[in-house]
Amino acid sequence: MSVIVEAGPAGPGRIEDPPGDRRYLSVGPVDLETGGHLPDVVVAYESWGTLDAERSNAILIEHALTGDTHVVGPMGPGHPSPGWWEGLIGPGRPLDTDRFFVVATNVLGGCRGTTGPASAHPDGRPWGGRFPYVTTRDQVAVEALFADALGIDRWAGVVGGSMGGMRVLEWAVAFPERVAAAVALASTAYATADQIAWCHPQIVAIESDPDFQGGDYYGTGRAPETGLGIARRIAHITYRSDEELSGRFGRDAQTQLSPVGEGGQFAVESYLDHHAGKLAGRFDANSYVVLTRSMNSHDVGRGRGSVAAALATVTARTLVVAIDSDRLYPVRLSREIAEAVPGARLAVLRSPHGHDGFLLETALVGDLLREHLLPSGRPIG
Ligand SMILES: CC(=O)SCCNC(=O)CCNC(=O)[C@H](O)C(C)(C)COP(=O)(O)OP(=O)(O)OC[C@H]1O[C@@H](n2cnc3c(N)ncnc32)[C@H](O)[C@@H]1OP(=O)(O)O
Ligand SMILES: N[C@@H](CCO)C(=O)O
Repeated sequence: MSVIVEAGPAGPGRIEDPPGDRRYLSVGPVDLETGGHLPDVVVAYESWGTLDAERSNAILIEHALTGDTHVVGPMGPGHPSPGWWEGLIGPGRPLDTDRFFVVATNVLGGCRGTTGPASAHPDGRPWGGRFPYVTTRDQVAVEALFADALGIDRWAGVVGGSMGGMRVLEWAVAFPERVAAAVALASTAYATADQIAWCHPQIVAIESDPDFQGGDYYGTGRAPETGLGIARRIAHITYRSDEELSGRFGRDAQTQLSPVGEGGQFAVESYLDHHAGKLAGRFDANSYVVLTRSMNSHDVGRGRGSVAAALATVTARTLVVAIDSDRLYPVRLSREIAEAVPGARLAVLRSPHGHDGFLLETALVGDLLREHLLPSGRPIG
């Protein structure tokens, strides 16, 4: 099995290690929205900058589906990839560590240190297929416990894209008094039927892989890498635009053989295969399923009257960022958020990269973050 899964240690950790390194904090037992119970949740995180005496300069970065705490920084032990928002954190950077304490947590259910399916169940074996259903609200509830443990009553900003943007919005709705500024990129206030539909064959691909073994594949020497790879191929198409894929690959052949000849392969097929293999080598299939289901659960309006009613309670200075070529989280979903949140602003980025534009257009994203997160930023209303 080549999947790299890091399950964090049990027990408390504190902000005492070198900046940028992953650390762990136990937030204790957590009761989940749909009735599950996790007896001891550990949150993995990285941080940059210094928390001020008032604990008022903290910015929380929320990663997307297969991201993690490594927002910036080189590859290295525990970091199979360089930072996914390289250049955005540091002195004088858009997330300016001369001013802000920037912290990124790994999401509940993930596979980079926070409690997830690969973590130990109280019986000592991995949770595996027993890992409970977690919702976006559960994930944010855990992050609120994490903030409590750090003594952060109110975030100067909560920022994230895609699945991370879901948590940003849930934070702003569930804890309006705890979020001064919010930035949700390429995201939505609720998972749409189209998004849930795209997720469905991905989950089926993983769960029908014979190596999935009901989710209890840890230690068997087999993992559902084929299913996870199929899921990534499907997902990756939705993350990029027709314009980009068609312009970049056209009808090019990958191999010497013609794409229409026997054994030939289109370049775009090879590209998807490459991304499938990369993800299968760095991500846990159980986490992929758990997190995909958590995205499907996302609906800030559930039990709160309606999506619009929930968003109307937000008091954070809110910036909503959409990518004009995003076919998975189309601009209309960001517009819905901006129209419902009091005083919110909508920025639509022009990019050929589709949904992944929030990861790739770092210069544009950085400018927006720099401007919006200044404490003197535009007040709501
Ligand atoms: C720490 C961790 O575990 S992960 C943290 C980082 N990752 C994340 O957070 C997830 C978010 N990232 C992603 O989803 C994506 O990887 C992105 C958005 C970063 C990819 O963006 P891009 O830079 O545009 O990469 P792109 O889609 O062009 O793919 C480039 C890769 O495809 C390969 N490629 C390009 N064309 C082809 C082809 N025809 N055949 C095969 N491979 C190809 C390139 O060689 C390159 O390989 P490499 O990444 O192994 O160097
Ligand atoms: N490329 C992103 C897409 C999800 O928003 C990821 O893998 O996390």
